[in-house]
Amino acid sequence: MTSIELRGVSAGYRDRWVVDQVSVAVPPGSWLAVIGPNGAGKSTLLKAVAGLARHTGEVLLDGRRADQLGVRERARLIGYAPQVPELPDGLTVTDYVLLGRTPHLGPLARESAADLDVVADVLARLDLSALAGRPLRTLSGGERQRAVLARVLAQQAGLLLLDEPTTGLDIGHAQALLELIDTLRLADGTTVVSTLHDLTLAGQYADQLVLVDAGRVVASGPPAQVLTADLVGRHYAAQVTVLSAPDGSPAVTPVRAARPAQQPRT
Ligand SMILES: Nc1ncnc2c1ncn2[C@@H]1O[C@H](COP(=O)(O)OP(=O)(O)OP(=O)(O)O)[C@@H](O)[C@H]1O
Repeated sequence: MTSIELRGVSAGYRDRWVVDQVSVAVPPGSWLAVIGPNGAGKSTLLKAVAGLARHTGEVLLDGRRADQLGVRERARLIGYAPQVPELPDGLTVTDYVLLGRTPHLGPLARESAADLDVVADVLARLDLSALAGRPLRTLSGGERQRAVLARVLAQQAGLLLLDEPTTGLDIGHAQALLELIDTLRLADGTTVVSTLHDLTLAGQYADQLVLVDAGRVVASGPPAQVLTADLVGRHYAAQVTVLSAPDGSPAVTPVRAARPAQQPRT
């Protein structure tokens, strides 16, 4: 279980800052989804938490400043899956997922039987066992996405930072993957911070949403409070309506403006 709190975090790149004074607290074992339009700064915010983007302000993990933790300690606490991961060439799925065990390896850096068990378990849970020996480069986009998640899960970190984990997945695999993350969260008390473009899925899985636009938090709270037609319409420049799914969660649906009736050809 790892709690995370951001206090006035601004982040960006050499020539510009794209995240502006974000503050949010995520209780241990809960799920925060960061939503917002393209280019809002969601990925940059996750990178700042992972220690991979320049930032100011405080990132507190279990009340301790993340920038004062050693690299290894940080890697044990935070599992980060980027939106576009760089996949090393020439590795099989198993070799790649084993990389997730790196922060746990002993001084000789050799994996133990226990490490291999963790990897086998994660591959089974992600429906990847049949692909264990396949070279990474031969996987489909969706299979690759699951392998990336497998590597992060093998890390067994208390906090998962998942940048668009369902990109490229069909609706069934997206659902299965989010269910798996949720199951792990409930079983192990893992804290999850993810970006998600599918707002309906975000509302179904996250306890709390923050809506980011142009680097700033413009709304935050439980899904029903953030996923309103007004807020989504305004910040995504979208025409939507918000329905109620059978479980009571908000379902965000695009609405198409009525088209003028076609004139019969003469
Ligand atoms: N390495 C970089 N160097 C300079 N600018 C960058 C870099 N990466 C991202 N940016 C810029 O920072 C801004 C925020 O990008 P970011 O990827 O955080 O947005 P996002 O909300 O995750 O977007 P998307 O939904 O499209 O993935 C964008 O204007 C982007 O062009």
